[in-house]
Amino acid sequence: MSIQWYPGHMDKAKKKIKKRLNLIDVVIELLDARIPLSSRNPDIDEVLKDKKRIIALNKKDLADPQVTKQWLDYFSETAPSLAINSLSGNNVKQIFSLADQLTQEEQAKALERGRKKRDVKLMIVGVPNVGKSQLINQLGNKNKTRTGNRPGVTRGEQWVKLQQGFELLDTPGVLWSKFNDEEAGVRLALCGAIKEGRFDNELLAYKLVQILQESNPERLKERYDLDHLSPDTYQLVADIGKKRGCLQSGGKVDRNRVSKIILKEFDEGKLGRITLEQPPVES
Ligand SMILES: Nc1nc2c(ncn2[C@@H]2O[C@H](COP(=O)(O)OP(=O)(O)OP(=O)(O)O)[C@@H](O)[C@H]2O)c(=O)[nH]1
Repeated sequence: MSIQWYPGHMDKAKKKIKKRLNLIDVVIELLDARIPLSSRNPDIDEVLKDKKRIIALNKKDLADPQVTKQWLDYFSETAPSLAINSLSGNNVKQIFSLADQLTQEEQAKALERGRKKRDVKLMIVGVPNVGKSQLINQLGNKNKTRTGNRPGVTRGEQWVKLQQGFELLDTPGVLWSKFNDEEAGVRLALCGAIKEGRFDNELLAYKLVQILQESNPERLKERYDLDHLSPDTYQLVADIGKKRGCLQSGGKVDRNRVSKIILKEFDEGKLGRITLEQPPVES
């Protein structure tokens, strides 16, 4: 199934990012550690060109740590990469050291020419719900010290003064992911990057259970107290529904209710640390 959803405003958003780039020293490309590939905009290289970049895999607390390591190896060929948790702040400050390394050469040259060391300007880009606002808060220590009246490119944008000679544009660049197949769309929806309503909850929960049947069967059994996992996903969702008391009158399973429970538990990490995509295997 081919899904068309890349309307005009998404192209406008891309143009907006391009326009801001000449004010920026380092872009933080924020990806969801559970779906690093699907949460990536495929045009990102064309948008950022040779702009210095850090790739940050956010929500590392929700992703499988082993797979996250593999993804970091994979991305390190493109740019310095790290995994972070923007909710707790874990590893977030490491972004400063990476940005510092990336800009050292320019800073040294500027000093040689007798210029003062200037603040390194950062900007975050990423798909909806990946944690951009949360990261802005963490980097700014939740203390949004504005740098006075110096605007960004558009009205309402401001630079936030961060620690150690860094400034951050307080308006992140939103880049949507493009996807051509239903599976990638489902993964994005499971991770909250596509508005609710585009995919039906029952379909999403079904797909998630199908993935977990393959990858984490023991976790499913344990979480839902199941002695046996039905190989039939439709039946398995019903079994989970029964265990969770999601029954309608007449004893029929309320599929909508159980689906919502499964999706919420995934979102909160209660099903364990699950990565939905593996890095491509080099041939
Ligand atoms: N578990 C976990 N949740 C996170 C993390 N970072 C952000 N979140 C949650 O993810 C959700 C989205 O975070 P936001 O910071 O609003 O994401 P955003 O990219 O600014 O979202 P948009 O405004 O839709 O573009 C919120 O519920 C956050 O609490 C993280 O590292 N771990």
